[in-house]
Amino acid sequence: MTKNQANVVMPAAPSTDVALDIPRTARGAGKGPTLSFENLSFKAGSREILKSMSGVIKSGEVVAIMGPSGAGKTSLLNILAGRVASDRTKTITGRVLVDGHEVDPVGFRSQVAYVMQQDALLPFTTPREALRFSAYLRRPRAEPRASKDGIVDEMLESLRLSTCADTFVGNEYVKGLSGGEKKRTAIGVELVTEPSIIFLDEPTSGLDSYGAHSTIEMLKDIAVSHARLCVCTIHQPSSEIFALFDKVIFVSRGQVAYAGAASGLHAACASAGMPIPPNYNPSDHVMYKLQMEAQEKVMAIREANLAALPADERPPSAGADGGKGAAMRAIARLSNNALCERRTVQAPWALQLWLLYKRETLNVLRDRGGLIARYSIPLFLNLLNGLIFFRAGEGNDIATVFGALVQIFISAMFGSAQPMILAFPLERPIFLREYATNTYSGSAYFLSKSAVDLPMSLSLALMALLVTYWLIGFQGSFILFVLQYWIIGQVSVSAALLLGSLAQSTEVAMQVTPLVFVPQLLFAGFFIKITQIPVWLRWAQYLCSLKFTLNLVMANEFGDCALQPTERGAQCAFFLDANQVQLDQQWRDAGILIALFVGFQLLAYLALTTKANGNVQ
Ligand SMILES: Nc1ncnc2c1ncn2[C@@H]1O[C@H](COP(=O)(O)OP(=O)(O)OP(=O)(O)O)[C@@H](O)[C@H]1O
Repeated sequence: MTKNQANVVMPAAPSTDVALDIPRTARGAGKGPTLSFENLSFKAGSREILKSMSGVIKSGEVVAIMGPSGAGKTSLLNILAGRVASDRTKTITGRVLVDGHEVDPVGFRSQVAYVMQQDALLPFTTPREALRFSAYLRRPRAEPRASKDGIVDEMLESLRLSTCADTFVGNEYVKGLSGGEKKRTAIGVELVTEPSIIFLDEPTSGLDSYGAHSTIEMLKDIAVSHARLCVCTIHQPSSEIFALFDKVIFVSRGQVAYAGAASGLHAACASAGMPIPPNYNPSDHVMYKLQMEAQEKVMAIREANLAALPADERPPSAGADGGKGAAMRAIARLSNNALCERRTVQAPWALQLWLLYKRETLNVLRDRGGLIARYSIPLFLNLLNGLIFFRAGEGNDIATVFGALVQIFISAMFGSAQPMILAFPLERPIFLREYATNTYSGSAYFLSKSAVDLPMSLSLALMALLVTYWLIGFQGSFILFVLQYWIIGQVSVSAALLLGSLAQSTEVAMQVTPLVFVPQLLFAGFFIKITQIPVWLRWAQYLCSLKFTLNLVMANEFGDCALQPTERGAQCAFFLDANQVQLDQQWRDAGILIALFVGFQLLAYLALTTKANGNVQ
């Protein structure tokens, strides 16, 4: 690959400070930022993960953070990128500076680019759509759409994505982009905002040697030709990739073992008595030494390098207390700096809602397999129910009608929740990334999801009842059954959304699902009357949508029948009584269901936005 092939055409950062919102006078006209960190420490509980780290990264540089597994590379990157904040369990101290001005990384994280290790992209979106979504929502409001489209096209060209610009990203079921194309798309989504500072967590993981080399070469082009600075973590770079880095930071057991020019590593290692053998990969040699040698010996590499550092890159004097104590200040307390102002969401709320709605709709409709499963499984199950309980509603055997109703509405509850439980944990990192970068507001995101899901679940309810209502011969109102099927589906989807918001992965969400849905059967009233459940446990019934839906369903099917002076009427009255259904409490039951829907949605909103506002990892 020639240099020209990898050359990335990025428009210069506009004077309106689209990039990092730092006054041009502070930054120096035409010059990119310098990022430095001084005496940075990170404690989780009593464990010291990072110890008094210092380093300087200048614009135009591509810097690799390397070190053994567990050394603290990701922690350092995440702190610099504002993805980890101090809280009850974590303490971060030290200083992060941009052009000599102290900043709060959490405050300015919406102004820097952060490319996560896993490519958090929707499977049924294309690179062009992903970049446009980012550009429309994150570039300045006043910029015309045609200009944003132009920048996206340039970016696709530069990232060598033009040939696959309209191919789906794909997932394990649908073949889409290659690993390298996915990675370049994830990088493009961030670069389209023209950030001055770019953080990347393992940008070469999962790529072959050519893909890894061209990715780093591309970053180097961006850094050099557009005065950006790129910081990435990386595992085992080849000698060719290592040679592309301007600077390297080796981390050993939470301390900086070397921070300086990649070219200076040979001299520092030689001075420390650990020369790099000729024709040997320098990073492999240092990584080996970091793991095999005692920490004091390893730190000799750093000491050997200190004298070679330019004056403006020397770490601040640690002071008599070893750099701890008075010299350190809690970062959280430094947020009153003008440079730390969080960039607000650029696009108007209506545009956020519209673009999110459009993206969600396309992703649902394009997922043919998911869509077919979502409709065909309830269709099959309801057809089965209809055939098994065929004409049961027209006879006097009310126990069988009751059985049919319970079966249909339990299926509705589980069937509605399952797609959300499977899909949402995969979408969660995408929300966290986009919300953390102020791409849109949480309210627009939640409303757009509901706007897509509500009509879909209504059509599912209609389909299910069209099949079962006449096959079974129910006597209650068809419309009310459809609405009841719809509302239990919606409450279940909201509960699943909450589970998906809290769970880190689909597996965890699946494992805790029975904990949320199985107790619903116990509180529904047909295994045991609520009045027979211990008093101190009865409150839990108010979290169970199945119970209140069945109250409404039974009132609909048996309410009129119970008034008739016939054997059928007596049976209807018996079932209403046995399940403690009060016909005059239907508005209360409906109100509880609506409250559950709203409550679960709000909790999911809070869980996600709290996570996004705090630590985004
Ligand atoms: N929030 C946290 N709470 C507790 N321990 C943490 C936390 N964050 C990181 N650690 C611990 O700090 C150490 C360094 O973690 P980090 O992820 O930074 O390592 P790393 O060098 O990136 O490793 P790897 O290459 O394996 O990803 C690990 O032992 C990790 O378990």
